[in-house]
Amino acid sequence: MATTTGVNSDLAKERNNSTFDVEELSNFIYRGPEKVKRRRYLHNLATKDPFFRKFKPWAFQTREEQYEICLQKHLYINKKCKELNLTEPVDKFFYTEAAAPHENSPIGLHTVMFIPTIEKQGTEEQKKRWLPLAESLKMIGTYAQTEMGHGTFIRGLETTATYDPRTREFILNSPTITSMKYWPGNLGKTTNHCLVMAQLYTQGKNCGIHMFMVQIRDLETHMPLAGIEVGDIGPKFGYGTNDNGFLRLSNVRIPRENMLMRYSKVLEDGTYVKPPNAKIAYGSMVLVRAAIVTDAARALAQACVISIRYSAVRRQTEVSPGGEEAQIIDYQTQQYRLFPLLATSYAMYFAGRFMYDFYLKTTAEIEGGNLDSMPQLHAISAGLKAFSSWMCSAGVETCRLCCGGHGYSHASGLPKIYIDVVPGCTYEGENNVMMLQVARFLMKMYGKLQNGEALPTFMQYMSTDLNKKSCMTEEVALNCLVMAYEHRAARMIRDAAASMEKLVQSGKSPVEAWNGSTVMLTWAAIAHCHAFVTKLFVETVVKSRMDSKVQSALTSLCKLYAVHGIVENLGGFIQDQFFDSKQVKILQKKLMQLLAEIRPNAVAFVDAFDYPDEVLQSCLGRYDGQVYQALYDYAKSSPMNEKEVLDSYYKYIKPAQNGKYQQYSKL
Ligand SMILES: CCCCCCCC/C=C\CCCCCCCCCCCCCCCC(=O)SCCNC(=O)CCNC(=O)[C@H](O)C(C)(C)COP(=O)(O)OP(=O)(O)OC[C@H]1O[C@@H](n2cnc3c(N)ncnc32)[C@H](O)[C@@H]1OP(=O)(O)O
Ligand SMILES: Cc1cc2nc3c(=O)[nH]c(=O)nc-3n(C[C@H](O)[C@H](O)[C@H](O)COP(=O)(O)OP(=O)(O)OC[C@H]3O[C@@H](n4cnc5c(N)ncnc54)[C@H](O)[C@@H]3O)c2cc1C
Repeated sequence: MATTTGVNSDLAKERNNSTFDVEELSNFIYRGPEKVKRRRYLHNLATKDPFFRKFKPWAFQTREEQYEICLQKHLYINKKCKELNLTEPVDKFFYTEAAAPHENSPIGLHTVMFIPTIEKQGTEEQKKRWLPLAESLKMIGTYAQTEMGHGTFIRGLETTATYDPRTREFILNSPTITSMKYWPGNLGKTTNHCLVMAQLYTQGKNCGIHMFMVQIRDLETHMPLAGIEVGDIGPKFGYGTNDNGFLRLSNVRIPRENMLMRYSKVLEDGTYVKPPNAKIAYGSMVLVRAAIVTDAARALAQACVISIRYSAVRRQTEVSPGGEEAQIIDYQTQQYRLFPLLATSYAMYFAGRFMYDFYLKTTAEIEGGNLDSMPQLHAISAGLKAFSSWMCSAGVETCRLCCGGHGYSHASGLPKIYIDVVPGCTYEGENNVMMLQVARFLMKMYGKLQNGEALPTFMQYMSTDLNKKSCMTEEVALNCLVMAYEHRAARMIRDAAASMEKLVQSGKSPVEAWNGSTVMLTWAAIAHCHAFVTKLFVETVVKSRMDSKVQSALTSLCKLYAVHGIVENLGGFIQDQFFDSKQVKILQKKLMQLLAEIRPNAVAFVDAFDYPDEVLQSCLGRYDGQVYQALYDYAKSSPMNEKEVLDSYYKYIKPAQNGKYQQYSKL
């Protein structure tokens, strides 16, 4: 019988049975005890602040309330960050994730893209002019790039900015319905400015897409300015807290100084000055792609906390007649669905950590004038963004399904996590398109390999001998696993290149050959990302200093990640007989062994993520495991239960019971 107070006894047992100290693992995940302490301090500041607790739960709010409440929370977060002098992005991130978990900010784009774009693409003078206004929220802005007709193909954007040398102004126009800006976050009702991506025309020539600062609303009345039509695009799959918007521009004049001119310029007479690399204007997208990796990992980690704790508490079905019902976590099928996701959440966390460091290092080089690493940064960020958002979105959904009926309720917290993470597959570059960008890079690398040119370190695996067979033995060594992933990726890259070559030889143009090979190219890009993430996970557990018990447990988890990925994608690993059937059996057996090995540590692994209940906002994922009382309290708090008999009973049910349907004929 489950108790209704204290920690659920099954969960308490799980915690006693783990083989390592949870605190040691938290220290490793968050890069040391001091950082764990700091993170807890920031979480506490938010979760203990009565301001955030005064609102009704998100799932009981109307769309308008979702927007309004979330806006209040984020403006308060903004104020508190200033008061508390939280200037580091990591500090703001931890404070915010606890203050408004999975509630997308109505001023989020202002922080995540508007300010960074000014910082990175603006001249010193522009930064001086706009940043203080943006910091004080006098200017609230967004990143308005996508149009109704074009999101992916940004060179095809239709919005125009035509330079008029007589007045030294740009004239902005949305010439067609499809050219209307559509989707930008916070655009509909919140922002008074936006950075508009538009085709620049000067001296009668099109110079490609560039960024322009456009004021769209009056700073006092907040009314749209002349020539501006702006509004909210309506309800979506999620993101109800966010006023994604539309914007139509009709002959809107802005001063020449409003074009972001750090790299490209239009001189007073209309002369155009090119940037050192046209893609430098895509920098803000790269920043957000890099951030999405950590964001996706966090979503899957939280979903794993909820579903694994719940699986330890939930009992269902007598295993032997008349016996005790088993904890559902003891069913091998439950373990097979959840533990690889647990492993994936760690893999993605480490990938996010890597991505963040790599982004900072490479952008520092770019800022210093060295653009050599831009293609690598683009390929890695596009690939990891797509791979992580795909894996984590699908993983969150599986976690939800693993919670049975209760997973379908907002009480589980899982639907909210899902609708927050899944747009990451679309925004900031649709995932298939991002994978094709990776493939483009891989094909270039393949060309270099053919020409005997040097490859960057992370691509050197491509020169592997594809006739070699796997070194896998019963031990299932980590290095053999990494080699398997690299072998598969190298072969798929070669096969995609061969497919293109064959099409060209058959008389197709290079573009046709590319289009005729995009499925194979995407396979190759995914295989490359899978190899990259696996290798990173292996290197993290093998090379990092950590407590030995933690290392041993984490090694099993890492092995599970790698073995499961092979077993689930077996075709790609045996296509060229890299593994023989004996080795396949070894891997399948190992997979089952690893599930059993991880079983005693499953709860400890999720506890180590150290998410307080206030952040999880889940009746099923509570630290104390008192899920049933929590579900009952949640149901009782539903506004549907405020009245014993609803008005609709008198209005509709009762008359129907009496055979009266007149009210419908009025419609
Ligand atoms: C362990 C845990 C620790 C925890 C620590 C926590 C710390 C965290 C701290 C901070 C984290 C903060 C987290 C915050 C979380 C926030 C996340 C979520 C925020 C959500 C906000 C939502 C925002 C959504 C906004 C948007 O969607 S904006 C719109 C985005 N749009 C797109 O992305 C469009 C996609 N399309 C394109 O990018 C391009 O059109 C294209 C597909 C790339 C093609 O471009 P184009 O046509 O110009 O290319 P081509 O002419 O064909 O040329 C291709 C060549 O160009 C090169 N290229 C392309 N792009 C780039 C680039 N960006 N950089 C460099 N080079 C580029 C390409 O490689 C080709 O080169 P070539 O040599 O082959 O020719
Ligand atoms: C929640 C949310 C927030 C957003 N916020 C912003 C924002 O703040 N600012 C902003 O500017 N935009 C924003 N967007 C827009 C977003 O960036 C775009 O939706 C995204 O870039 C995808 O473009 P699209 O919608 O045009 O998709 P499409 O390109 O029309 O994609 C449709 C399908 O076509 C396929 N496809 C397209 N091109 C190719 C190709 N070349 N090769 C193969 N397949 C292809 C895709 O894979 C996809 O399956 C947001 C979107 C969402 C959902």
